[in-house]
Amino acid sequence: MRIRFTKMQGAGNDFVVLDETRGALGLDATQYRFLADRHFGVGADQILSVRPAPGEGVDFQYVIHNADGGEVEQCGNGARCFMRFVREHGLTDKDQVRVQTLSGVIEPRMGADGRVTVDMGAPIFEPQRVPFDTAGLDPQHDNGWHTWHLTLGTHAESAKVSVAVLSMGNPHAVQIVPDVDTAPVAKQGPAIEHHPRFPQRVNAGFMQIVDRSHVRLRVFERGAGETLACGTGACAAVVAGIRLGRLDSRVDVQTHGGLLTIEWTGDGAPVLMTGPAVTVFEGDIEVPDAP
Ligand SMILES: N[C@@H](CCC[C@H](N)C(=O)O)C(=O)O
Repeated sequence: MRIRFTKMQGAGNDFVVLDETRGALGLDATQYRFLADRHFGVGADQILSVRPAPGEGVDFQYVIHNADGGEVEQCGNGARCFMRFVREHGLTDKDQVRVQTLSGVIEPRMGADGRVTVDMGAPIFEPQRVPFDTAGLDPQHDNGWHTWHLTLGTHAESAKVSVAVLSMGNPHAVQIVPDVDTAPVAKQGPAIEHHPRFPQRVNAGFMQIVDRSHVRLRVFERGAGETLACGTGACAAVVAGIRLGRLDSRVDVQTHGGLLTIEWTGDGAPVLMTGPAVTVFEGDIEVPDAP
């Protein structure tokens, strides 16, 4: 099957975007993996499918697959690219749309400066809704909130990390590190992603606090490995930092791929994420038939 695609990036987190508004392409996990493959396919951290509204009150549906082929609930950098895509392809002339995702409705809005702001909804803190299994674990109380000690690996090789756990529609475990450049992302990332306390796996964030309104962040993403930026990871890290009393309500997040601005005024309020969304190129590709 030959399909048309658009390659996009948001702060270096890159996507293959598919227009499925006139009918679903019916791709399976092996075909999503093929599109994401940087040697044999197009190359991307996630595949984003733009689909028609599933019902009243929303403009579109947004379906996200990680590079490993698994469907996921949310993708922040992708949401900004989604907005630019529907505008550039004439699928809407609105400046702001309501989009149904697997984890709820988000609202991206085009800014006059070309950046996109997304209302990502309110963060979720209840461990069972992350999901995060806390059986037999004691929270480490810290400034009115808490973190959790996780043991990674076994025996002599084991390490203990302290993580804040929350969901932005998708699961995140965030640790505060002294320096992101030396943080053990490649070693600890996979161990945190697959830690048995996260039954649906987890995105692992490493945040360096520069001052109350600036952080540096690296994220080892579930199903994609370390990416140049993770939008929901930036939201989760800033929310964790605010709840732990270390950050103000508006924070610039420097990632390896670009700058994101995150705003959150506290419990129950939605998280606002602002950043770039760029079209890289468009093309056609022959996708091998599903086995
Ligand atoms: N890159 C994304 C997050 C994509 C999904 C994530 N890997 C997961 O499995 O939850 C972002 O910008 O938020």
